[in-house]
Parts: sequence; structure tokens; C-alpha cells
Amino acid sequence: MSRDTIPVTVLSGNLGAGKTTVLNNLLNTRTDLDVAVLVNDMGEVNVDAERVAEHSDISEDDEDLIELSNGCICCELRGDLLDALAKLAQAREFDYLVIESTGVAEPLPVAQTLTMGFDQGDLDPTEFYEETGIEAMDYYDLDTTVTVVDAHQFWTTFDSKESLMDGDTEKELGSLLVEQIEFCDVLLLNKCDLVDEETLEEIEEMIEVLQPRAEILRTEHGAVDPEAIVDTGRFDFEAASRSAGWIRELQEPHASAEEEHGVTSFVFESRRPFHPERFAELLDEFPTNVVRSKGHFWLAGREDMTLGVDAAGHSIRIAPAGGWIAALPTEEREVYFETNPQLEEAWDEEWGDRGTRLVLIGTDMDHDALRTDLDAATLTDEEMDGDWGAFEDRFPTFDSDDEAAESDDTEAAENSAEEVGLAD
Ligand SMILES: Nc1nc2c(ncn2[C@@H]2O[C@H](COP(=O)(O)OP(=O)(O)OP(=O)(O)O)[C@@H](O)[C@H]2O)c(=O)[nH]1
Repeated sequence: MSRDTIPVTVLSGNLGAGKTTVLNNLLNTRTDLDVAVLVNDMGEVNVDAERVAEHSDISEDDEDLIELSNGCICCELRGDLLDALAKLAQAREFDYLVIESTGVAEPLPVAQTLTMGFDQGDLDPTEFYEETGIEAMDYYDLDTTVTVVDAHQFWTTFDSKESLMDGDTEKELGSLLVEQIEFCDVLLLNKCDLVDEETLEEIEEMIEVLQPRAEILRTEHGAVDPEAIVDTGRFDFEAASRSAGWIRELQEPHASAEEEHGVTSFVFESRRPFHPERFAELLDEFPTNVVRSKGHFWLAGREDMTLGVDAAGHSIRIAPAGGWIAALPTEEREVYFETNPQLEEAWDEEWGDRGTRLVLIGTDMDHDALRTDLDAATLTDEEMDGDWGAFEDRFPTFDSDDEAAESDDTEAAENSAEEVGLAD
């Protein structure tokens, strides 16, 4: 096979989901392609690379097997990833590249690194790049992103409060799983041998709601037709970034019909602000059958800033989500009205566009009860006319002028949320 660029498949998935097993299976079945492999491991010793060497024709001394250890390619090793791949492409010819990420890697930044290279704003060029001007993007094309999901551990992962450290960042397993599901082209539901048919159907139903675009395939011991994960041409950055179920639900809200196994989603909307105390209490006690919630909200007393909520499993992140159009100077507001005439229709005379839109995805959710609880956390008629400054507000504060705080928002919010007891 001869092409200008080498197509790449990236394998992501929680610890122990079966990434190495899938990779070994692929290397042993698709023998017509000359495949190079990059294996990333958090530890000093790259155990996964050793296992690839043990179970396939590729040896650890081989140029075809690159190990990036002691860190994660979605964060601190992003520059190293680009360098290692650029050097590999220069050193020899091969047809295809497969990258196995660590179990804590988020697929989005890895895809960004491969498609945008050092041009990402927050990624400093390496010495190698400064000297040579060569980076991986010149040689590679992201072809397919694959997430391997452990069917046996699926619900336990959402319910667990376990988290892992990725460098300095603490990552909650349930929220990592959601991120990996929401950003992929192909999803391998692995370890199906350990789970009964009904549980598999429940899991599939949830995955389809969280990620309507991906192709979902059941696997046992990582055995998958190589054509399903190699050279599929499925990756499209825009489509992948916008494919999460919650994004679609916000764009085209519909009360999803109760599926066979009770997985549903709905959008909560309100033109009244949340009472900071009551909403914080509600989030502290949020029902565990709500697997995912995401959207923006209006908190009484924060009339200049839209806040965002990003919750998956037990992790709840609060972060700035831009400003209200109503808080802009009149001329700037007019520009918005010209380009978005529908804004004017939904405009409140006193509060403009301020309001709340949240998507909730879960199993056996009682929509009416959840709506009632969320409504009860918004201000009453009497409170609307009262002193909003008197409410106790445990939500994190953000400086609206501080760009750095915005870009680093989730971590700050998560920490602050923990301090105020919004995350557990
Ligand atoms: N029963 C069963 N076991 C499996 C299956 N797939 C993988 N395993 C086992 O699960 C364990 C973890 O599999 P790996 O392939 O190492 O998982 P991984 O995602 O690469 O793990 P990390 O690299 O640690 O993140 C191994 O002991 C595999 O043999 C499967 O479908 N069924």
C-alpha cells in the first residue's frame, strides 16, 4: 500500500477494558498490512508494550513498536507523541499505525494533537520541532478512534467513586468512561462473555443515547474484524466533537420514548434562576440513576455569567459557560439579534436570555419528579422580588475577565466544587 499519509487508529478505554487484547488480536489477524504500534503506559515499565511483544510478531527491539512511558499522551506527553511519530515516519516505511492510549487518556486531546499538532495554542513546540519543523501531522491522518468498553464493569464504573491520578489531575472513572464513549467512531463492547444478554442490551441502550454516532460492536477477548477498526475512514473531527448524545439533545430536544431497558433523556428548561442553596443541595443528593447531565444554568446572584454543569457518574464540574447576551452593551447585543432573530422571540423583558437548559440522561428516570425537584430549586415568586445577595452561595466563583481561569476552568471548578461539597 502506498499513500502520502499513514492512517492511524487510536484505541482508548478504561484500565483493563481490553485495549491490549484488541491490539494483539488485530496484529495477529491483519497480516497483509505492515502495522506500526505506539503503546503509551503511565508506569515506568511499559507492561502493555511487553505484552504486545510477547503475543505478536512485533518485538520490543523492533522499530515498529514505540513505547511512550511514564506519562499520558493526552496531557504531558503530547509533544513527545508528535516527536516519536515524526521520527518513526522518517525512519522507515509502513502502512498503518495503531496507538494504544493509557486507561486514563481522554480521546479528544489525543485526536486534537494528531490533527492540529503544535498549533493547538496550549502545546509548546518541542526542541525537535523547532530544529526540524517536522511533526507527525505531516505524515499521519487520523482514520478511526476506537473506545474499548468493559461490559462486565460498565455499571460498577458509573457507580464507583474511584478516581485515578493522571499527572496532577484527578480523574473520576465514571466521568472518564463517559468522555471515552462520547468521543469515538467505533465502540467495542468487550468482555461480552462475562455478561448476560439483558445486561448487554441495557448497556447498549445507554451507549446509544450517550453516543448516537458510533458503531457499536460486541466483542469477546478483543476479537473483532480488523476492517471494523482499521482503515474505516470514519474519523471526522467536527462530527466527532459534536456527536455526544447531550449535544444532539440540546440542539434538537425531544422527550425520548422509554426504551425497553428504561434509558431516557430529557431537557430541563427554566427562565428562573436557581436558588444557590437549594440547587447545591439538589446536586449533592442528585439521583444516581442520572448517568449524565450537561448544560448551562442561571444562578441567582450571578447575572453576569452563564455557568455550565458537566456531570457524569459521581463527578460534578461547574465551570463558566460564557456570558449572557443580556449582559452585553446594547450595540453588541444588536449584532446578536441580527444574526440570531430567534433570540429576540425568546427574550424576557427584564432578564433577556438568562435561563437554564440542562440535558439529563439516565436509567428509569422519573422525568416528572426530576422536573419538580429542579423547579423547586428555582426561585419562588416571593424570592424573585427579594434580596438575592442574601442567599448562601457555595458554588465556585470565576473571574469573567480572566481568560486563563476560563481555559483552566474545569479543574478549578472541580476543586472549588469539592470544597463546597458539590462533588463527592
Ligand atoms: N473474560 C474476558 N477477559 C478479557 C476479555 N478481554 C480482555 N480480557 C482480560 O482482561 C484483562 C485486561 O485486558 P487488557 O487487554 O490488558 O486491557 P487493557 O485495556 O489493555 O488494560 P490497561 O492497559 O491496563 O489499561 C486481561 O487479563 C485480559 O486477558 C474478554 O472479552 N473477556
